[in-house]
Amino acid sequence: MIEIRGLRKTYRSRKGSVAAVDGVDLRVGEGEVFGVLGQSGAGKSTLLRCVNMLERPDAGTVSVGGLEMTRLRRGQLRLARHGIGMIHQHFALLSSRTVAGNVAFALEVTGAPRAGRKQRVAELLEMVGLTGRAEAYPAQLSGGQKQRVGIARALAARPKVLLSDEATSALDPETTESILRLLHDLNQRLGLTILLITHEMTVVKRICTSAAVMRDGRFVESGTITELLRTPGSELARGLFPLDGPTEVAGATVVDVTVSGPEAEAPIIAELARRFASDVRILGGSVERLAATRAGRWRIALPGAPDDNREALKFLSERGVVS
Ligand SMILES: Nc1ncnc2c1ncn2[C@@H]1O[C@H](COP(=O)(O)OP(=O)(O)OP(=O)(O)O)[C@@H](O)[C@H]1O
Repeated sequence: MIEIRGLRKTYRSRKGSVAAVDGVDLRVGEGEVFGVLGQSGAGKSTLLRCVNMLERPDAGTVSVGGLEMTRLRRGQLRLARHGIGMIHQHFALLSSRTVAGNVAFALEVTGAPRAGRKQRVAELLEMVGLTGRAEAYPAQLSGGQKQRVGIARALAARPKVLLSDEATSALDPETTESILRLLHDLNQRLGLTILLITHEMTVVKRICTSAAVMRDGRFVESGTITELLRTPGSELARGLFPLDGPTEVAGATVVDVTVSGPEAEAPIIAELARRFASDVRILGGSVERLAATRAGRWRIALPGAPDDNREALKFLSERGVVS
C-alpha cells in the first residue's frame, strides 16, 4: 500500500545542512500497522510528511496505493491526498467550529456533495465514539476527545491510508490506551493501513504489526514484530520486553530467551527443567499480548558453564531466540 525507496531529504540553512531522511526503504502492506520509533530529531516527521508530499523529497520514490506521489501535478496530488488521512500530536482543530463543524470542514474541502454531509458527519462521530458531542467546541473537549475529532476528520474522505504523527504523545497513559484501541479497531473494521511515528514503545507494543527504529535519518532495524522478536540482539525486541534480573550469576550460564506465536503458550521452561536442567532459575521475564502475536521473554540461569548446558541451549535455540 505504501512503498518508499531510497528516500532522502536534506534541509539546508546558513548553519549547515541536516540529512533528516538519509536513504530510507519502507514497505507497508495493505491493512498493516507500521510504527516508526525514534528519538526527537531522528527524522520521523520528515519521513511521514514525505508520504503525502507535505515535504518534497530530494531523492527516492514514494508510492501510495500504486500512485507514484513524487510525479503527481498539483491537482492530482490534491486528489491523491484525499486517500491519505493524517492525524497530529496537537490535533490541529479549528477552534471556532464545533466538533461537527470540524468534521464537516474536511468534507467541504474534499468536495463531498452537500446533501449527504450531515449524515456522514454523524456516521464519523459515531465511529469515533463522539455521538452526543457534535455541538461542543474544541475548548470544551478533553485531549482524548480532541484526538477523536482529529481521527473522524482524517477519515472523512474514506482514505485507505492513515498517517499518524505522534497522535498520543500529548495524552495521558489511560487516554493513550483508548485512542490506540480506537485506531486498532478502525484498522480491523475498515482495513485501514496505518503508518505512525512515535517515540513511545507502548504504541508499538499495542497496535503495530511491523516496526522500524529510526536514527539519524536511517532505519537501523525494521521488520514484522514477529521477525524482530526472532532477531538476536534486536533493539526493538529488547524495548518491547525490557528484562530485569542480573546478567551474571556465579557458577551459572545466564541466557535471555525470546519466543513468539504458539511457542509463547508452550511450557518451554518446564520442559527445559524436566529434560535438561532441573535447577534452572527464572531471573526475570514476562509473557505479553502484542498487536500481532503473543510473545514471551525470560532471563534464566542454567547451573554450570555453557559447555555443560550444550543440549539445553540447543533445545532453547530450536524454540526461540537465545542471546
Ligand atoms: N523545516 C526544517 N528546516 C531545517 N531543519 C529541519 C526542518 N525540519 C526538520 N529539520 C531537522 O531535521 C532533523 C529531523 O527532524 P524531524 O522533525 O523529522 O525529526 P523527528 O524524529 O520527527 O523529531 P521530533 O519528534 O522532534 O519532531 C532534525 O535535525 C531537525 O532539526
